Amino acid sequence: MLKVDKVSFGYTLNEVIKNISFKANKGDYIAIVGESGCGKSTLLEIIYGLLHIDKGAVYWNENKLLGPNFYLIPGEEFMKYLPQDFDLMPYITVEENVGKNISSLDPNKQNRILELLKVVDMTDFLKTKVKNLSGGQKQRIAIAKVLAKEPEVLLLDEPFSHIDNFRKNKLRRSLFKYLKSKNILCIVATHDTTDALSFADEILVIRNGKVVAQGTPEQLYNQPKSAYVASFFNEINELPLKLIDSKKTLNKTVLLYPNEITLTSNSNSKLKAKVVNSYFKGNFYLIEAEFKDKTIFFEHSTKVNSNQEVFIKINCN
Ligand SMILES: Nc1ncnc2c1ncn2[C@@H]1O[C@H](COP(=O)(O)OP(=O)(O)OP(=O)(O)O)[C@@H](O)[C@H]1O
Repeated sequence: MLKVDKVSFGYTLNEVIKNISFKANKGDYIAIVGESGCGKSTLLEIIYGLLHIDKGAVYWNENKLLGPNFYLIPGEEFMKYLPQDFDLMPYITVEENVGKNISSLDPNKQNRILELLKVVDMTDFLKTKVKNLSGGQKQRIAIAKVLAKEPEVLLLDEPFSHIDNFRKNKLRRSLFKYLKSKNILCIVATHDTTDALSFADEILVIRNGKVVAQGTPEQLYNQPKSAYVASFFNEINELPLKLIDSKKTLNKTVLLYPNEITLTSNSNSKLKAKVVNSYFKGNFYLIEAEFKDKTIFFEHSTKVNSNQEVFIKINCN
């Protein structure tokens, strides 16, 4: 088990990681999400042992990890870390790059290289020099390379940022299935909603260096603690309760996803909005509208003309 215990860290006197604690088991996939600059990469680097911490500690199976002041070459042996600027050797082939992390004495070396290239769908590029690959192809080889040593813990920073949408879903399915089958704990810093929502066992939401929410994707999506948490998953409407129910006097706000607001033909509805724009989303349109001096978003099956006045209904408890 990995235990991050009350860890704080600052590059300067200002702390950018503030008292973070969480636990994760072998085979888990933990997604770390949050706005740019909130501390995701820093947290991965602390766990891997690249940054020295004075406050708190990281444990692996009850053993305290010693950090960069102890090792000549920082980074724990049983972990692999893939930073955003993945580094590969450009003048050697894909096969040689991935093979660098597999012992030459391993009789199964060639099969392992092929198995890993299959996970990232790059078997056709075995003999290609890395310098001749595209950015997305390089990223897939970098993923295969960090898997080659069979780490117990894998730390990935934005692992699919260069991968096109045509391939991303297939790659995600293939990679996370492989990691589960090998019982590898994987911690991913990501801006991508699908990475977290559809695949993670647990999500940690970070803001200004602090964990502001933690739970399964279902828990965080269905009961978001704040607009910040909900806005990672979707557009979010944060509306004063008084605006949607005049009987309510409390100074409370409600969080509504766009699918919790619908159009109604009932002109008795007191909830009148004026459409600003319709955005095609494939199987629905996301409608932007003005509602009592606020901008709201809701879903509708067809496009609605700009400036049209409409009545809306709230579909939540
Ligand atoms: N080497 C460094 N020296 C000083 N400050 C740093 C250094 N690296 C990061 N920071 C600062 O620490 C804070 C956290 O940065 P970090 O890279 O961890 O954020 P992030 O959540 O990973 O961002 P992004 O999503 O943009 O990659 C930021 O304010 C950043 O400017």
